[in-house]
Amino acid sequence: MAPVKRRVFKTNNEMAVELAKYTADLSSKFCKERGVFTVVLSGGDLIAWLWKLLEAPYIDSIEWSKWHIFWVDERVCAWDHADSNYKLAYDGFLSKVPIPAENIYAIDNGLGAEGNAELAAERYEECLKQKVNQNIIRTYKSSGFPQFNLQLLGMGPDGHMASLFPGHAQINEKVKWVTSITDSPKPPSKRITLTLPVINCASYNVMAVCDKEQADSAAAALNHTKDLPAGRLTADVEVVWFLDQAAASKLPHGWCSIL
Ligand SMILES: O=C1O[C@H](COP(=O)(O)O)[C@@H](O)[C@H](O)[C@H]1O
Repeated sequence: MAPVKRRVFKTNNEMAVELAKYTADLSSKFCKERGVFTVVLSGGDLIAWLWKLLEAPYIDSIEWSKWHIFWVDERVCAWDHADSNYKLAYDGFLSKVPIPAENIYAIDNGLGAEGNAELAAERYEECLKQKVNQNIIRTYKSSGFPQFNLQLLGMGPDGHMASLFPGHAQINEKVKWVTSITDSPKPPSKRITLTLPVINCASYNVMAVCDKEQADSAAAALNHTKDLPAGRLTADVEVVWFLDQAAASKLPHGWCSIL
């Protein structure tokens, strides 16, 4: 299990600059080693913090054609609905970078399945299996779980990550790659999410948190004083929390030296 690292920045803009550098460095490493870079996006504020990747030097130097984009979670709604994590990522990031359309694997939002979140989760698991067979996604050691190169994650004020919520059974799923929830405490209630074993198999996991609303849960998750989904985040190689000063404000003294 990779040790959990923390990087604290004065502002979310400073955080975004370092997040872009971190992502670009991993992109060159994986594009060189594997010829592809598999990236998992979340919804929420994270997408807005990818702005620096849309600017020089990254917009022209990243090998975008080698990127393959997946989602950690999605809400059951139309892809053009304001709740859709696909729409959020498309409008704020994907429409501005030259990633080939065929390398973008949106989660079936369940509408085609008449709003059936469970069926949509099964379909996404099938999609991931296909990408494993095509050698786009690697599998993790002997477990057979898919191993993404980099996941860019966020945490809600209640400590949820992806659509894994505190006290809900989905957090304990051990077999499925993708699961669903129909009573999410945060609307919309029907959602599809990668499971914890899959999330934790990623080579690199970034948890980006920038708001004072998240400060209590960030401290509880990092200090393990509460069993929060975000507190269970690990990775194969490296897990790093990127926090701004506000989100880090409740961390124990000495844990939040500003970078
Ligand atoms: O509902 C969701 O919330 C989390 C956290 O979002 P944030 O806006 O508080 O950062 C997000 O990571 C997830 O993808 C989304 O579906």
